[in-house]
Amino acid sequence: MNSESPSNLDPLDPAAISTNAIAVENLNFSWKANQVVLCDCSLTVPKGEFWMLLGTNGSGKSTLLKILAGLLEKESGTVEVAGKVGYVFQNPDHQLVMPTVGADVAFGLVDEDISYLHTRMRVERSLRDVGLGNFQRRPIYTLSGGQKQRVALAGALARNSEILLLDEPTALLDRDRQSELVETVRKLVKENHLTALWVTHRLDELDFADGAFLLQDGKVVDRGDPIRLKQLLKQKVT
Ligand SMILES: Nc1ncnc2c1ncn2[C@@H]1O[C@H](COP(=O)(O)OP(=O)(O)OP(=O)(O)O)[C@@H](O)[C@H]1O
Repeated sequence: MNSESPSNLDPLDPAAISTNAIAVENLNFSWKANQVVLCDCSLTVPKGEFWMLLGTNGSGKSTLLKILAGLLEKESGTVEVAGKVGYVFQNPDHQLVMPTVGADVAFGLVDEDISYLHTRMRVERSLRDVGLGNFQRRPIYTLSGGQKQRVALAGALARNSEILLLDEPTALLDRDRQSELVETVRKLVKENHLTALWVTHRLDELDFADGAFLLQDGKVVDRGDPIRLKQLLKQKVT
């Protein structure tokens, strides 16, 4: 990232809010008294970009994503999320609730005021977009982990989510399925002008990112060029 990147704008600057899908400033959160999970955490993710979030176990990555998704209340700070959020969990078995692929994706649309035909069109489109065009009638229990993650992703796309929050979506996948999923998400982000924030521990995934954040003790301690961060973190573990 160069110094003129939109991500380097002050997140409280109105210009930043219009160019960023996510703008977080001085966010604080703790689960219990005398514990700090997120501490003056600040970050911005530009619209239309695919950013990754790295950090050691317990550094606050999942907590941050849950606050961005509105699943948790922040304690203090500013959180701006400019668009509809879709969330993909690490374990798709915690997310998929219906017996078949098509029914599961359609289930996410029950709150939307759209016709049966429109629902079917959205389900078909989103399954096609994740490479599962022929899977509508397949029982969920017959799917691989990678296919289940794609169904979860299709659910987010069917709801016309503009911002995808993905919490270690490849943690349970083998290397081939991992590459397929990260490539699919990058393609979807770029083709549909979505924004994604992807939590990972796998450094090779940084090759697909537009930028990355490093979270440490609940604070963003480094951000920017994903390849620079990849080299930096590789040196730390070797
Ligand atoms: N539901 C919860 N109740 C109480 N404490 C929690 C809860 N969820 C997380 N924590 C604590 O908050 C801290 C941050 O957890 P979080 O899951 O956000 O970290 P993380 O960076 O996503 O870790 P990992 O890489 O292991 O998934 C940890 O100390 C964790 O034990």
